[in-house]
Amino acid sequence: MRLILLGPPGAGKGTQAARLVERHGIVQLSTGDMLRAAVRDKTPVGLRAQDIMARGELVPDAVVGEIVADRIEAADCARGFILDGFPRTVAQAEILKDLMAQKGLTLDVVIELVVDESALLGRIEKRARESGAAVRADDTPEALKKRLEVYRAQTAPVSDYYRAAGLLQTVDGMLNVDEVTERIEAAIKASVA
Ligand SMILES: Nc1ncnc2c1ncn2[C@@H]1O[C@H](COP(=O)(O)OP(=O)(O)O)[C@@H](O)[C@H]1O
Repeated sequence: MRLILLGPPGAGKGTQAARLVERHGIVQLSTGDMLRAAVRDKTPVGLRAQDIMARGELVPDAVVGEIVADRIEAADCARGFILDGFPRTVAQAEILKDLMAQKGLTLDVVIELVVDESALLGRIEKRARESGAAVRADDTPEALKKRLEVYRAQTAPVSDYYRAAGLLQTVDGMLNVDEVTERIEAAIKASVA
């Protein structure tokens, strides 16, 4: 099974992806996590991405596209994967389409977690408080404001792209965590033959 989780920062993509990994034995591919690892390891991509990420802006499409291209070929992706944080622009969605076509893979479903923007700031502040020393460079109020702007301008159109392709399912991300999981499972059942 190959699926995409869409939704703004703080929508709960990471939490739900972890549950899908357990239930379906597929891997979670988070471009945010991959980029943070690159920053930590000071790789060329990491050095390039560090300041962009701290500002809450997007790393160039081609850079992220290459990271994903390498990753989806790995052996652990054979049973499928959840893309979390990618694609974030329509151009990335096109890159993914070409990539999957080249590898003869198909996308089963795209699930968008729909949340009230007013709840997001609180959720992210909570995450920043609870993660303590491991606080993310981009969980500051300014970077968050920027991440939400970027989401509205560049990532929201990705939902329309997949709606037009007949792949989009929306789930209410304001429900409690277990209910969101159940609805995601229902959306998967409805889409995966
Ligand atoms: N697909 C992508 N395209 C461009 N930049 C990305 C992508 N995925 C992650 N990033 C960079 O990493 C940052 C953190 O991503 P992520 O962990 O997915 O954050 P969020 O919690 O905001 O969903 C983004 O703000 C961006 O700078």
